[in-house]
Amino acid sequence: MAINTSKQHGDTENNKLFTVQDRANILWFWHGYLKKRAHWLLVVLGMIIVQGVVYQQFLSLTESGLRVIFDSGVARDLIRICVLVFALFGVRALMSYLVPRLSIWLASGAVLEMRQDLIRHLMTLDLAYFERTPPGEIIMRLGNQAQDLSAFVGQQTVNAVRDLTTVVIVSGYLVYKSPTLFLTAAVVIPLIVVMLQFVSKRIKDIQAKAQNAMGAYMSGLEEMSNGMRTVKISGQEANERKRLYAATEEMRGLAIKLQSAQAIVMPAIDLMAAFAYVLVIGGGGYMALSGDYGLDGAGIIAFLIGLVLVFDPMRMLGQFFARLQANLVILRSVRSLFQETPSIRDMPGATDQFDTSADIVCDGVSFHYSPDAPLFENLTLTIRGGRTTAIVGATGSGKTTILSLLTRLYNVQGGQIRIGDVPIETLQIKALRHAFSVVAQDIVIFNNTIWENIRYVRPEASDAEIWAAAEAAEIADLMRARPKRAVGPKGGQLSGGQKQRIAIARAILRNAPILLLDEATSALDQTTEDKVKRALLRLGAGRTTIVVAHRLSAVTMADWIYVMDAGCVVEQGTHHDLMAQKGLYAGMYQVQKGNYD
Ligand SMILES: Nc1ncnc2c1ncn2[C@@H]1O[C@H](COP(=O)(O)OP(=O)(O)OP(=O)(O)O)[C@@H](O)[C@H]1O
Repeated sequence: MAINTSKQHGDTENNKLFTVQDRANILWFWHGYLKKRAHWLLVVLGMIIVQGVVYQQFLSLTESGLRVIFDSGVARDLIRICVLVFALFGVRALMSYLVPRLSIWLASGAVLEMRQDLIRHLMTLDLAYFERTPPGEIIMRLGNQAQDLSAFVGQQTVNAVRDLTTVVIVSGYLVYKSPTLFLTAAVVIPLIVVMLQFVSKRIKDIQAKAQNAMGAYMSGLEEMSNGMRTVKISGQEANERKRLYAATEEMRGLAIKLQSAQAIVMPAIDLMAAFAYVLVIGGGGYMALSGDYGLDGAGIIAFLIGLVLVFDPMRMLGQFFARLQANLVILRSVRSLFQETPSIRDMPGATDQFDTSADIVCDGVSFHYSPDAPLFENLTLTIRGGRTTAIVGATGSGKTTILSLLTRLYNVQGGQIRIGDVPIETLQIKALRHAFSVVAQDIVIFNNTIWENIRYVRPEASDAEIWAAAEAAEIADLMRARPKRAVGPKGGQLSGGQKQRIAIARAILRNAPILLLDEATSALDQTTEDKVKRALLRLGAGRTTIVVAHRLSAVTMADWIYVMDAGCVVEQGTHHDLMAQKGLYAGMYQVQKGNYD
């Protein structure tokens, strides 16, 4: 019963032109981005009022002109009226030029600020947000939707204010001329409101679906373009084409539905306007003929022209309300990104002071990516400062996750990680991450030159430092060979080993006190690996180094080795200790050695 009541309430709420949420979103946009521009908005409003007054004056002059024609017949008066009407429309034209210029400047400024806030906010969000949100959705919010809002606020809303002002001013004049006739015409207004309410919910529903479809389409495009190698090798072009065709067809269907829902508004208002005209011609004609109402033929004609001047902007207002519904959905979607809050942030009083060469201790750490699949429960291990520690073990056993927890890409859910005596939650995130050089498994390469890709981790580095890092990582020759050529999106024009060497050069250039190497040399040939390893050894000398590797031959020199299995440390010791234990490690080592022999 309670559910029914709340559902009914939700439906009634959705049927409204503005739901509580819509009102909150509009207020948010007003307070955040428009209020500070209120003085300029007043200037625009002033100009818009001038435009409305022009129409009212035009009506008044038309009535005088008609009287001149019907009654006095003085040509000079008629010429004076014509000149005045022309001058009035000249003023309106000037306003029509200035209003959009000023309003676009204001709206684009407001949306620019909102977009920059969105970008700033996005940068604060947890890695987990990006791992669960399709990129298409993010691109859509920051790209299309922000653009749509800019156009809507800048042009359509200002036009609507102009139309509303015209309606109010001209209606006021018509009320003054004949309240009875005006009330007769006004019977259609409640009908217009009911019709707008009827289409409002439909438009909102379709716009929400259209948005989802657009997000899915963009994500699909992104996936297809990133995965083109797999698409081609597995001969899935036709399926990809079908998938994207289906998405475009869905978008087309929704666009047509949206236009159809919006298109009802104009003809409906036209019909109602016609009804009002008929009432005024009939009622007004009767009033003029009876002579008891102080209205003559010129008055009735001027009144009718006035009605046309009211109904034309009213049609536009109707259309505006239909578009407003769609834009309210867009505003809701854009604002929802601000409602995502980061869970990983600096705690009050976070410090940037800690001993980067101290031991790193995971003390009873528990962690899961999703509650139904716990990964670590009470994981305890120590990484000795200034030494090399290796973490090995089966795929999926949690090795990379440990590195993510150390750098606070994720927060532990139980237990504590300390560097020295300092829990990492009490450190400023920036300072903590600054202490790490990372060669990760998923190397991110930007579509820029190799030089810029290396420099990315330390933009202030000198040319000599970048060359030295590139030489040590064995990528300098390639850098010389293609000094100005970008490496393609996601480094698509490079081999896996070349990307890995760029990542190693970055780590060398960054020169941070703690080095994390996650399968850092797995894609290199033996000769290159030997050279790069020597460079990494030099880099790692005296620094805390954590090596994650599947190839156990890569970790035999480590000072300590942890062997992981399903989120637990199952063995630990030096290579010799572990070989002597003849356990999991020794078994894996023998198998791998056998494979190489
Ligand atoms: N971002 C994520 N969201 C949800 N689950 C994840 C995420 N990253 C990893 N996992 C899961 O957590 C577990 C541990 O993953 P992790 O990458 O730490 O393993 P690993 O030991 O480094 O594996 P590999 O040797 O294959 O690199 C795996 O079961 C994996 O599916």
